[in-house]
Amino acid sequence: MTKVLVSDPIDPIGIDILSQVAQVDIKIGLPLDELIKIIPEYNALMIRSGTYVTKEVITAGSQLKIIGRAGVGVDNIDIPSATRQGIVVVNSPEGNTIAAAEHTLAMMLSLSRHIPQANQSIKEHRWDRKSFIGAEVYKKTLGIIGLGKIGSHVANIAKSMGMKLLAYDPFISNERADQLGCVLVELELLFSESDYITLHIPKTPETAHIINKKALSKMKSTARIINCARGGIIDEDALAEAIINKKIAGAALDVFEKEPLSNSKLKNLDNVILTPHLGASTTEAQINVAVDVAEQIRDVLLGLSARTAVNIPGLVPDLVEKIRPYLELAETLGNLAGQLAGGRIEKLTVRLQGELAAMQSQPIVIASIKGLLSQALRERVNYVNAAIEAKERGIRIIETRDASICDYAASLHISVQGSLGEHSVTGTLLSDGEIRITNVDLFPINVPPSNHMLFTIHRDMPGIIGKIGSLLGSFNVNIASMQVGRKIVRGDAVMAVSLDDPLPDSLLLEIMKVTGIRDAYTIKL
Ligand SMILES: NC(=O)c1ccc[n+]([C@@H]2O[C@H](COP(=O)([O-])OP(=O)(O)OC[C@H]3O[C@@H](n4cnc5c(N)ncnc54)[C@H](O)[C@@H]3O)[C@@H](O)[C@H]2O)c1
Ligand SMILES: O=C(O)CC[C@@H](O)C(=O)O
Repeated sequence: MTKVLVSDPIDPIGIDILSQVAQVDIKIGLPLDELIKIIPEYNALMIRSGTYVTKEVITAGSQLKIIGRAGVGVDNIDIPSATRQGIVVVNSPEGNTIAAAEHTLAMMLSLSRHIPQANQSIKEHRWDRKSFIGAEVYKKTLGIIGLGKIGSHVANIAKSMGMKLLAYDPFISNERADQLGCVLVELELLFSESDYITLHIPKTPETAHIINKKALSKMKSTARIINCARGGIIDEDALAEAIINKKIAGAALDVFEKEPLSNSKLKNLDNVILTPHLGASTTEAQINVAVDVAEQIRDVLLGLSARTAVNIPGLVPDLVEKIRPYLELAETLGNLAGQLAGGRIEKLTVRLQGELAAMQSQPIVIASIKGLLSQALRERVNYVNAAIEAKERGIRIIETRDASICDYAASLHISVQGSLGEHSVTGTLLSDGEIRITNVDLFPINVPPSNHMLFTIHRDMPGIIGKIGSLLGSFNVNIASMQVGRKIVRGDAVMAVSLDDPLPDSLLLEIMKVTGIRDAYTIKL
């Protein structure tokens, strides 16, 4: 029975989707040791930001195929460990963009109009109007750090409120910033010019404590900071000191270095607004992320691919459908070439030919590696860990393209160099999506792959095909189809035989003894 563990609160619609294919256990707030104890039973884990999926959890999760993060940030998952173990990690990159952007704007306006403090005062039976004189955001400067999905949506709304926009994001072009009405500037200038500073970046070694004592010292004394991105990108102690010493005017924080926030000076400061990581907490966003991630978990458990896997390089959602048939072609050819080469594999060369040369190559290369390693590693190799497994085995991967090769509209050529020699195969897809092997060791053929195959390299001479046919018959191995390809008459040729039954090793030895046979290979695809 396939089992999914849901360890954070997820919208029920996600649970319904998972229940279509698995037994779903919902266990919220598990201590780490308890999670480690029960995770070996599960094939999938679905979380939000409350569960820390550490290396220990992943190592214990020997049956895990997929970890789904119902949200954007995957910093609570040890991705390298998951990748190493071949576990797909998926998220919902867009499901909560609007929610997080709107929370940011709510925080900015709450800061400028003291809404939480005024609300508190009236509930404490005071009618105090003079303590809560606010500031307009109109014509003020908003500095946006990180102009990705959430930063862009914040920019759009802030612009319509009449704010001037500065942005810092080293990975965004001037054109994109222009479109959003933002002026790209260096951090120093953003710090010194902004009335409000909002952060929309992931937490990485580069962004950790990007707002620190030095950065705070450059800001206006009227500046206010909003962080609805990730804890740890602000040095919380330095921020508290800056507010206490009136170096800046205030801050609104939704995320914290350590969550839940326990003892913190920030809790005692009037001009600090704190929310408990609520950026994504809208009904709409929770439905979006639950559906997004549950559907991907369901698909992966059914053996299909994930749309937004964060640890399968290059497999972006729009590409998956278009490229899927070629992934199967690449896997088949990688597997075939690997078996022909045998021995210790040293180098894999993948050449995208004809129209395929224009496609994104990375997933095709990974599929070829997966095929290549599948005989040795079986189900332990997948799209997630194939590249690492190849690297660890010292296999050199070379990728080339040649749009001018157009025997077929699009084809893939794979050659494998191993300790026993070099072999190459080419294949294409027919209009109905069927795979055809069109070339083996540069001999032209045209055969579909099948579970059991025999390939021979032999001298093109009368009688040889008959002898192989008789030998197969004498071992009761049934031939499904047979094709011979040659470059010159009576030179060398290749024979590809599809078989209904596995070919015993003893039969292969008999085939090798036939006069004119140079090499023979049994292949399982
Ligand atoms: N509070 C919440 O509940 C909540 C909800 C959703 C997302 N988030 C967080 O918000 C953040 C932004 O999410 P997003 O969906 O916009 O992500 P995104 O990937 O679309 O955008 C991130 C942007 O940060 C930029 N960036 C990366 N490193 C940078 C650096 N060193 N300096 C400046 N810019 C840098 C990238 O170029 C990118 O444009 C993430 O940390 C995400 O986890 C929080
Ligand atoms: O799970 C949540 O509510 C937070 C999600 C948010 O931090 C994210 O990165 O998507």
